[in-house]
Amino acid sequence: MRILDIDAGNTRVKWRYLVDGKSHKAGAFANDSSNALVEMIADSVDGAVDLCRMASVRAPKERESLRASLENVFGVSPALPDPESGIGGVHFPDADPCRLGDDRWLAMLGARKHYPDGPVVVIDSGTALTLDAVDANGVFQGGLITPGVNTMLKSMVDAADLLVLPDEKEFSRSLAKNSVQAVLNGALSMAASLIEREVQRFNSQARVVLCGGDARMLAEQMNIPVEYCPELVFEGLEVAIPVKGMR
Ligand SMILES: Nc1ncnc2c1ncn2[C@@H]1O[C@H](COP(=O)(O)OP(=O)(O)O)[C@@H](O)[C@H]1O
Ligand SMILES: CC(C)(COP(=O)(O)O)[C@@H](O)C(=O)NCCC(=O)O
Ligand SMILES: [K+]
Repeated sequence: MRILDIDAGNTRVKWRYLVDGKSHKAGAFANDSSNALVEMIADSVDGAVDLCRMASVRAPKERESLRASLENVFGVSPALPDPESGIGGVHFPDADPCRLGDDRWLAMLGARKHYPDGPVVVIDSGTALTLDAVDANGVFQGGLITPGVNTMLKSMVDAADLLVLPDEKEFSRSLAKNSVQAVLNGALSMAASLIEREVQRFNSQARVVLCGGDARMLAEQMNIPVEYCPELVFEGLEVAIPVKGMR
């Protein structure tokens, strides 16, 4: 069975292609037209698709356009995860998962697969940085949304007359002696310190799992134990839209 999984965020569309349950190819494309994106995926995949699963936090119009392009190019309509039918080991007693964003509730499902018995704090560090807590019983405790590291940088570049060149993007948590480095380090420190602070709510007992485009960089800079799990949203899709005989 050949499966194409899609995770459409605000900055990038991430995808992976599984053949008989094993990851065959994967990639990410930054914003482009839906057709162009799907053509690029088709070129990379170079094979047929029996099942497509799609998570999206794009506006409904863009989601629909991506859905239509996938159907045109691969001949299959993507299955959309529905928290009503597949919620795995996470419970949302006072929250409507439909209103959290697919990437958030799916990442929690994925994280719960890694840690089914303890509290877990799930960080998705992309356009936004989302922090969501699930207790040891799998009950969603709530979350926070802040600008992601790059969104913080962009807002500083827009608001002040600062130029941050792509090859200057070396982040660290030390105090900086020039403005550009201070902005970079400030954004990183905001994100990292927030996570360290919020984990204290669980007496530092919770596992902390990180996904999203900035997760690897962020994980390297944390002063608490964290785990880099880049595929959390895809792992959530596996729970929400299971395939018989597979993981
Ligand atoms: N090749 C890349 N293109 C764009 N952003 C990248 C790339 N590599 C890392 N990033 C970082 O990843 C972030 C986007 O992460 P991602 O999880 O894809 O976001 P979203 O889910 O919001 O689309 C960017 O803001 C940037 O800081
Ligand atoms: C918080 C988010 C913007 C994060 O998006 P991302 O950084 O992954 O692009 C997204 O999960 C979202 O739009 N959530 C809210 C969904 C809603 O209000 O229905
Ligand atoms: K995010």
